[in-house]
Amino acid sequence: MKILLLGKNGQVGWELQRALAPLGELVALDRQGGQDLCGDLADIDALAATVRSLAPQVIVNAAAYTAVDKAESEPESALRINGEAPGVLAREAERLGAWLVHYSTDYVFDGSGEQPWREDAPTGPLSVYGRSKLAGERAIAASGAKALVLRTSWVYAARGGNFARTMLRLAGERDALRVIDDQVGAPTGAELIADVTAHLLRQVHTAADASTLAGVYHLTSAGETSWCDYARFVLQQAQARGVSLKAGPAQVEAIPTSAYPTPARRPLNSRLDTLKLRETFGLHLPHWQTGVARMLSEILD
Ligand SMILES: NC(=O)C1=CN([C@@H]2O[C@H](COP(=O)(O)OP(=O)(O)OC[C@H]3O[C@@H](n4cnc5c(N)ncnc54)[C@H](OP(=O)(O)O)[C@@H]3O)[C@@H](O)[C@H]2O)C=CC1
Ligand SMILES: Cc1cn([C@H]2C[C@H](O)[C@@H](COP(=O)(O)OP(=O)(O)O[C@H]3O[C@@H](C)C(=O)[C@@H](O)[C@H]3O)O2)c(=O)[nH]c1=O
Ligand SMILES: [Mg+2]
Repeated sequence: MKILLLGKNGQVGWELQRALAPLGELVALDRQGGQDLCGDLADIDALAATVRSLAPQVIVNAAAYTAVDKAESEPESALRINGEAPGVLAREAERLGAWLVHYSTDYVFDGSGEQPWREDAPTGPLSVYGRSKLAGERAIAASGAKALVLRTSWVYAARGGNFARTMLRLAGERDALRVIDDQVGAPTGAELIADVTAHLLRQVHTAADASTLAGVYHLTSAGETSWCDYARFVLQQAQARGVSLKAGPAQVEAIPTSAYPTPARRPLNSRLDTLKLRETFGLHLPHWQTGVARMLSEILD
Protein backbone atom coordinates (compact mmCIF):
# COMPACT_ATOMS: atom_id res chain seq x y z
CA MET A 1 0.00 0.00 0.00
CA LYS A 2 1.37 3.42 -0.96
CA ILE A 3 0.56 6.21 1.50
CA LEU A 4 1.04 9.94 0.93
CA LEU A 5 1.37 11.88 4.20
CA LEU A 6 1.08 15.67 4.15
CA GLY A 7 2.18 17.86 7.06
CA LYS A 8 4.82 15.38 8.25
CA ASN A 9 6.43 17.76 10.77
CA GLY A 10 3.36 18.91 12.68
CA GLN A 11 2.43 17.36 16.04
CA VAL A 12 0.22 14.71 14.45
CA GLY A 13 2.28 14.42 11.26
CA TRP A 14 5.43 13.59 13.18
CA GLU A 15 3.72 10.75 15.05
CA LEU A 16 2.09 9.55 11.82
CA GLN A 17 5.53 9.12 10.26
CA ARG A 18 6.16 6.52 12.97
CA ALA A 19 2.71 4.91 13.08
CA LEU A 20 2.15 4.62 9.31
CA ALA A 21 5.63 3.35 8.43
CA PRO A 22 4.77 -0.37 8.97
CA LEU A 23 1.63 -0.16 6.79
CA GLY A 24 3.36 0.25 3.46
CA GLU A 25 5.45 2.56 1.32
CA LEU A 26 5.22 5.97 2.96
CA VAL A 27 5.88 9.21 1.07
CA ALA A 28 5.94 11.95 3.72
CA LEU A 29 6.02 15.62 2.73
CA ASP A 30 6.17 18.89 4.55
CA ARG A 31 5.36 22.28 3.10
CA GLN A 32 8.70 22.33 1.22
CA GLY A 33 8.08 19.02 -0.57
CA GLY A 34 11.05 17.93 -2.67
CA GLN A 35 12.08 16.23 -5.91
CA ASP A 36 9.30 17.77 -8.01
CA LEU A 37 6.80 16.98 -5.26
CA CYS A 38 4.70 19.75 -3.72
CA GLY A 39 3.57 19.46 -0.10
CA ASP A 40 2.27 23.03 0.13
CA LEU A 41 -1.49 23.14 0.68
CA ALA A 42 -1.56 26.76 -0.43
CA ASP A 43 -0.28 25.76 -3.90
CA ILE A 44 -3.37 23.91 -5.00
CA ASP A 45 -2.45 23.11 -8.61
CA ALA A 46 1.01 21.77 -7.74
CA LEU A 47 -0.53 19.78 -4.88
CA ALA A 48 -3.04 18.13 -7.24
CA ALA A 49 -0.25 17.34 -9.72
CA THR A 50 1.79 15.73 -6.92
CA VAL A 51 -1.09 13.47 -5.91
CA ARG A 52 -1.60 12.44 -9.56
CA SER A 53 2.06 11.65 -10.12
CA LEU A 54 2.37 9.60 -6.92
CA ALA A 55 -0.99 7.84 -7.28
CA PRO A 56 -1.18 6.68 -3.63
CA GLN A 57 -3.83 4.27 -2.30
CA VAL A 58 -4.14 6.39 0.85
CA ILE A 59 -3.71 10.13 1.44
CA VAL A 60 -3.31 11.26 5.05
CA ASN A 61 -3.59 15.01 5.52
CA ALA A 62 -2.05 16.24 8.77
CA ALA A 63 -1.24 19.69 7.40
CA ALA A 64 -3.39 22.60 8.48
CA TYR A 65 -3.48 26.27 9.36
CA THR A 66 -3.73 25.91 13.16
CA ALA A 67 -2.98 29.44 14.45
CA VAL A 68 -6.48 30.12 15.78
CA ASP A 69 -6.11 33.81 16.67
CA LYS A 70 -3.94 34.69 13.66
CA ALA A 71 -6.56 33.17 11.35
CA GLU A 72 -8.94 36.00 12.29
CA SER A 73 -6.69 38.42 10.35
CA GLU A 74 -5.72 35.92 7.60
CA PRO A 75 -9.05 34.37 6.63
CA GLU A 76 -8.10 33.79 2.97
CA SER A 77 -5.02 31.83 3.89
CA ALA A 78 -6.85 29.74 6.50
CA LEU A 79 -9.68 29.02 4.08
CA ARG A 80 -7.33 28.00 1.27
CA ILE A 81 -5.30 25.61 3.46
CA ASN A 82 -8.09 24.22 5.68
CA GLY A 83 -11.05 24.52 3.34
CA GLU A 84 -10.05 24.39 -0.31
CA ALA A 85 -6.95 22.18 -0.25
CA PRO A 86 -8.67 19.25 1.54
CA GLY A 87 -11.36 19.41 -1.16
CA VAL A 88 -8.70 19.14 -3.86
CA LEU A 89 -7.07 16.21 -2.06
CA ALA A 90 -10.48 14.54 -1.83
CA ARG A 91 -11.26 15.04 -5.51
CA GLU A 92 -7.87 13.57 -6.47
CA ALA A 93 -8.46 10.68 -4.07
CA GLU A 94 -11.83 10.05 -5.69
CA ARG A 95 -10.24 9.96 -9.17
CA LEU A 96 -7.64 7.44 -7.92
CA GLY A 97 -10.07 5.36 -5.87
CA ALA A 98 -7.83 6.18 -2.90
CA TRP A 99 -8.83 6.71 0.74
CA LEU A 100 -8.40 10.11 2.37
CA VAL A 101 -7.77 10.53 6.09
CA HIS A 102 -8.26 14.07 7.35
CA TYR A 103 -8.42 15.74 10.78
CA SER A 104 -10.92 18.29 12.02
CA THR A 105 -11.72 20.00 15.27
CA ASP A 106 -14.06 20.65 18.18
CA TYR A 107 -14.01 24.30 16.99
CA VAL A 108 -16.59 23.44 14.27
CA PHE A 109 -19.17 23.55 17.12
CA ASP A 110 -20.64 26.62 18.81
CA GLY A 111 -19.93 25.26 22.29
CA SER A 112 -23.48 25.57 23.60
CA GLY A 113 -24.88 23.24 26.25
CA GLU A 114 -22.99 20.66 28.28
CA GLN A 115 -23.60 17.43 26.39
CA PRO A 116 -20.79 15.85 24.36
CA TRP A 117 -21.28 16.60 20.65
CA ARG A 118 -22.13 13.67 18.40
CA GLU A 119 -20.90 13.51 14.81
CA ASP A 120 -24.29 14.46 13.37
CA ALA A 121 -24.91 17.39 15.74
CA PRO A 122 -25.38 20.78 14.07
CA THR A 123 -22.16 22.72 13.61
CA GLY A 124 -21.76 26.45 14.24
CA PRO A 125 -18.16 27.60 14.24
CA LEU A 126 -17.35 30.76 16.23
CA SER A 127 -14.00 31.55 14.55
CA VAL A 128 -12.35 31.81 11.14
CA TYR A 129 -10.32 28.69 11.98
CA GLY A 130 -13.50 26.76 12.86
CA ARG A 131 -15.27 27.94 9.69
CA SER A 132 -12.26 27.01 7.55
CA LYS A 133 -12.09 23.51 9.06
CA LEU A 134 -15.84 23.05 8.52
CA ALA A 135 -15.37 24.13 4.88
CA GLY A 136 -12.75 21.37 4.56
CA GLU A 137 -15.15 18.77 5.98
CA ARG A 138 -17.87 19.87 3.57
CA ALA A 139 -15.57 19.86 0.52
CA ILE A 140 -14.49 16.30 1.38
CA ALA A 141 -18.09 15.16 1.81
CA ALA A 142 -19.04 16.73 -1.54
CA SER A 143 -16.18 15.00 -3.41
CA GLY A 144 -17.59 11.50 -3.08
CA ALA A 145 -14.18 10.20 -2.00
CA LYS A 146 -13.90 7.43 0.57
CA ALA A 147 -12.76 9.44 3.56
CA LEU A 148 -12.25 9.20 7.30
CA VAL A 149 -12.62 12.63 8.88
CA LEU A 150 -11.41 12.50 12.47
CA ARG A 151 -12.47 15.40 14.67
CA THR A 152 -10.17 15.77 17.64
CA SER A 153 -9.45 18.42 20.28
CA TRP A 154 -6.77 20.18 22.33
CA VAL A 155 -3.87 18.30 20.70
CA TYR A 156 -0.54 18.02 22.49
CA ALA A 157 2.72 16.22 21.74
CA ALA A 158 6.26 16.08 23.06
CA ARG A 159 7.34 17.76 19.84
CA GLY A 160 5.66 20.93 18.64
CA GLY A 161 3.75 23.86 20.06
CA ASN A 162 0.83 23.24 22.40
CA PHE A 163 -0.95 24.51 25.50
CA ALA A 164 0.86 22.16 27.95
CA ARG A 165 4.25 23.36 26.79
CA THR A 166 3.10 26.99 26.90
CA MET A 167 2.01 26.50 30.54
CA LEU A 168 5.40 24.98 31.46
CA ARG A 169 7.20 27.91 29.87
CA LEU A 170 4.99 30.58 31.47
CA ALA A 171 5.19 28.89 34.90
CA GLY A 172 8.98 29.12 34.67
CA GLU A 173 8.81 32.84 33.90
CA ARG A 174 5.92 34.20 36.01
CA ASP A 175 4.80 34.09 39.65
CA ALA A 176 1.18 33.46 38.70
CA LEU A 177 -0.92 32.36 35.73
CA ARG A 178 -4.51 33.19 34.86
CA VAL A 179 -6.27 30.46 32.93
CA ILE A 180 -9.80 30.03 31.62
CA ASP A 181 -11.91 27.52 33.55
CA ASP A 182 -15.21 27.65 31.64
CA GLN A 183 -14.02 26.04 28.37
CA VAL A 184 -14.24 22.26 28.75
CA GLY A 185 -12.78 19.55 26.52
CA ALA A 186 -10.32 16.68 26.31
CA PRO A 187 -6.59 17.09 25.73
CA THR A 188 -5.65 14.48 23.11
CA GLY A 189 -2.16 13.20 22.31
CA ALA A 190 -0.74 13.19 18.80
CA GLU A 191 0.58 9.67 19.54
CA LEU A 192 -2.92 8.41 20.21
CA ILE A 193 -4.30 10.10 17.10
CA ALA A 194 -1.56 8.58 14.95
CA ASP A 195 -1.93 5.10 16.45
CA VAL A 196 -5.71 5.15 16.03
CA THR A 197 -5.27 6.33 12.43
CA ALA A 198 -3.03 3.33 11.69
CA HIS A 199 -5.54 1.01 13.38
CA LEU A 200 -8.36 2.43 11.22
CA LEU A 201 -6.37 2.05 8.02
CA ARG A 202 -5.61 -1.59 8.82
CA GLN A 203 -9.30 -2.25 9.35
CA VAL A 204 -10.29 -0.38 6.20
CA HIS A 205 -7.68 -2.37 4.26
CA THR A 206 -9.06 -5.73 5.38
CA ALA A 207 -12.81 -4.99 5.55
CA ALA A 208 -15.07 -6.79 3.08
CA ASP A 209 -17.08 -3.64 2.38
CA ALA A 210 -14.75 -0.89 3.52
CA SER A 211 -16.75 1.96 2.00
CA THR A 212 -19.37 1.55 4.76
CA LEU A 213 -16.69 2.70 7.22
CA ALA A 214 -16.24 6.10 5.56
CA GLY A 215 -17.46 9.14 7.47
CA VAL A 216 -16.87 11.59 10.29
CA TYR A 217 -15.68 10.27 13.67
CA HIS A 218 -14.88 11.95 16.96
CA LEU A 219 -11.46 10.95 18.30
CA THR A 220 -10.42 12.34 21.68
CA SER A 221 -9.06 11.01 24.95
CA ALA A 222 -11.61 9.90 27.55
CA GLY A 223 -12.60 12.28 30.36
CA GLU A 224 -12.85 16.04 30.35
CA THR A 225 -11.21 19.06 31.93
CA SER A 226 -10.96 22.82 31.67
CA TRP A 227 -7.87 24.64 30.40
CA CYS A 228 -7.33 25.78 33.99
CA ASP A 229 -7.40 22.28 35.51
CA TYR A 230 -5.31 21.01 32.61
CA ALA A 231 -2.69 23.69 33.39
CA ARG A 232 -2.74 22.76 37.10
CA PHE A 233 -2.29 19.08 36.23
CA VAL A 234 0.69 19.87 33.98
CA LEU A 235 2.40 21.97 36.66
CA GLN A 236 1.71 19.42 39.40
CA GLN A 237 3.21 16.67 37.23
CA ALA A 238 6.22 18.85 36.44
CA GLN A 239 6.86 19.56 40.13
CA ALA A 240 6.48 15.86 40.94
CA ARG A 241 9.28 15.28 38.44
CA GLY A 242 11.52 17.74 40.25
CA VAL A 243 11.11 20.70 37.91
CA SER A 244 11.41 24.00 39.78
CA LEU A 245 8.77 26.51 38.75
CA LYS A 246 8.01 30.10 39.70
CA ALA A 247 4.29 29.30 39.59
CA GLY A 248 2.94 25.95 40.82
CA PRO A 249 -0.60 24.61 40.50
CA ALA A 250 -1.76 26.77 43.43
CA GLN A 251 -0.68 29.90 41.54
CA VAL A 252 -2.97 29.13 38.60
CA GLU A 253 -5.95 31.44 38.97
CA ALA A 254 -9.21 30.28 37.41
CA ILE A 255 -10.80 32.97 35.25
CA PRO A 256 -13.88 33.11 33.00
CA THR A 257 -13.54 33.40 29.22
CA SER A 258 -14.73 37.00 29.51
CA ALA A 259 -11.58 37.89 31.50
CA TYR A 260 -9.23 36.66 28.76
CA PRO A 261 -10.06 38.49 25.52
CA THR A 262 -8.68 36.93 22.34
CA PRO A 263 -9.18 37.73 18.63
CA ALA A 264 -10.95 34.37 18.04
CA ARG A 265 -13.99 33.17 20.01
CA ARG A 266 -13.63 29.62 21.33
CA PRO A 267 -16.38 27.14 22.28
CA LEU A 268 -17.25 26.69 25.97
CA ASN A 269 -18.40 23.11 25.45
CA SER A 270 -15.74 21.24 23.44
CA ARG A 271 -16.81 17.78 24.67
CA LEU A 272 -16.90 15.28 21.79
CA ASP A 273 -18.81 11.98 22.02
CA THR A 274 -16.50 9.21 20.77
CA LEU A 275 -18.98 6.30 20.91
CA LYS A 276 -19.24 5.94 17.11
CA LEU A 277 -15.48 5.51 16.71
CA ARG A 278 -15.16 3.11 19.64
CA GLU A 279 -18.06 0.91 18.53
CA THR A 280 -17.31 0.89 14.80
CA PHE A 281 -13.64 0.04 15.19
CA GLY A 282 -13.59 -1.78 18.55
CA LEU A 283 -11.34 0.77 20.20
CA HIS A 284 -10.70 1.80 23.78
CA LEU A 285 -9.67 5.43 24.30
CA PRO A 286 -7.49 6.13 27.37
CA HIS A 287 -8.13 8.91 29.88
CA TRP A 288 -6.52 12.26 29.00
CA GLN A 289 -4.34 12.31 32.13
CA THR A 290 -2.53 9.10 31.13
CA GLY A 291 -1.26 10.55 27.87
CA VAL A 292 -0.39 13.97 29.27
CA ALA A 293 1.64 12.38 32.12
CA ARG A 294 3.46 10.20 29.60
CA MET A 295 4.26 13.17 27.35
CA LEU A 296 5.58 15.11 30.37
CA SER A 297 7.79 12.17 31.36
CA GLU A 298 9.17 12.19 27.87
CA ILE A 299 10.11 15.87 27.87
CA LEU A 300 11.01 16.32 31.57
CA ASP A 301 12.55 13.12 32.94
N1 LIG B 1 -3.48 21.44 17.46
C1 LIG B 1 -4.70 21.23 17.96
O1 LIG B 1 -4.97 21.54 19.12
C2 LIG B 1 -5.76 20.57 17.14
C3 LIG B 1 -5.54 20.21 15.84
N2 LIG B 1 -6.55 19.66 15.09
C4 LIG B 1 -6.33 19.31 13.69
O2 LIG B 1 -5.40 18.22 13.69
C5 LIG B 1 -4.56 18.32 12.54
C6 LIG B 1 -3.12 18.26 12.95
O3 LIG B 1 -2.85 19.35 13.82
P1 LIG B 1 -1.45 19.53 14.59
O4 LIG B 1 -0.53 18.45 14.21
O5 LIG B 1 -1.77 19.75 16.01
O6 LIG B 1 -1.00 20.91 13.97
P2 LIG B 1 0.45 21.59 13.93
O7 LIG B 1 0.22 23.04 13.91
O8 LIG B 1 1.33 20.96 14.93
O9 LIG B 1 0.97 21.11 12.50
C7 LIG B 1 0.39 21.58 11.33
C8 LIG B 1 1.39 21.35 10.22
O10 LIG B 1 0.82 21.86 9.02
C9 LIG B 1 1.82 22.54 8.34
N3 LIG B 1 1.31 23.52 7.42
C10 LIG B 1 0.78 24.74 7.66
N4 LIG B 1 0.47 25.36 6.51
C11 LIG B 1 0.83 24.51 5.53
C12 LIG B 1 0.78 24.57 4.12
N5 LIG B 1 0.33 25.65 3.46
N6 LIG B 1 1.22 23.52 3.40
C13 LIG B 1 1.71 22.44 4.03
N7 LIG B 1 1.80 22.32 5.35
C14 LIG B 1 1.36 23.36 6.09
C15 LIG B 1 2.67 23.18 9.40
O11 LIG B 1 3.92 23.45 8.84
P3 LIG B 1 4.75 24.77 9.27
O12 LIG B 1 5.35 24.41 10.61
O13 LIG B 1 5.71 24.90 8.17
O14 LIG B 1 3.74 25.87 9.36
C16 LIG B 1 2.71 22.08 10.45
O15 LIG B 1 3.77 21.19 10.21
C17 LIG B 1 -5.00 19.59 11.83
O16 LIG B 1 -5.94 19.26 10.84
C18 LIG B 1 -5.68 20.41 12.90
O17 LIG B 1 -6.65 21.30 12.37
C19 LIG B 1 -7.78 19.41 15.61
C20 LIG B 1 -8.06 19.72 16.91
C21 LIG B 1 -7.05 20.30 17.79
C1 LIG C 1 -1.73 31.15 27.21
C2 LIG C 1 -3.05 31.17 27.91
C3 LIG C 1 -4.19 30.71 27.27
N1 LIG C 1 -5.39 30.74 27.89
C4 LIG C 1 -6.57 30.20 27.23
C5 LIG C 1 -6.88 30.71 25.83
C6 LIG C 1 -7.64 29.56 25.22
O1 LIG C 1 -9.01 29.69 25.53
C7 LIG C 1 -7.06 28.35 25.90
C8 LIG C 1 -6.11 27.55 25.06
O2 LIG C 1 -5.15 28.38 24.45
P1 LIG C 1 -4.47 27.96 23.10
O3 LIG C 1 -3.90 29.15 22.48
O4 LIG C 1 -3.60 26.77 23.32
O5 LIG C 1 -5.76 27.49 22.33
P2 LIG C 1 -6.04 27.17 20.85
O6 LIG C 1 -4.85 27.46 20.02
O7 LIG C 1 -7.32 27.82 20.54
O8 LIG C 1 -6.24 25.58 20.88
C9 LIG C 1 -7.01 25.03 19.85
O9 LIG C 1 -6.19 24.82 18.72
C10 LIG C 1 -6.92 24.42 17.60
C11 LIG C 1 -5.92 24.16 16.48
C12 LIG C 1 -7.91 23.36 17.83
O10 LIG C 1 -8.36 22.70 16.88
C13 LIG C 1 -8.54 23.24 19.19
O11 LIG C 1 -8.95 21.92 19.48
C14 LIG C 1 -7.67 23.76 20.31
O12 LIG C 1 -6.67 22.85 20.69
O13 LIG C 1 -6.39 28.81 27.07
C15 LIG C 1 -5.50 31.24 29.19
O14 LIG C 1 -6.61 31.27 29.77
N2 LIG C 1 -4.39 31.71 29.83
C16 LIG C 1 -3.16 31.70 29.24
O15 LIG C 1 -2.17 32.15 29.83
MG1 LIG D 1 -2.87 27.40 19.44
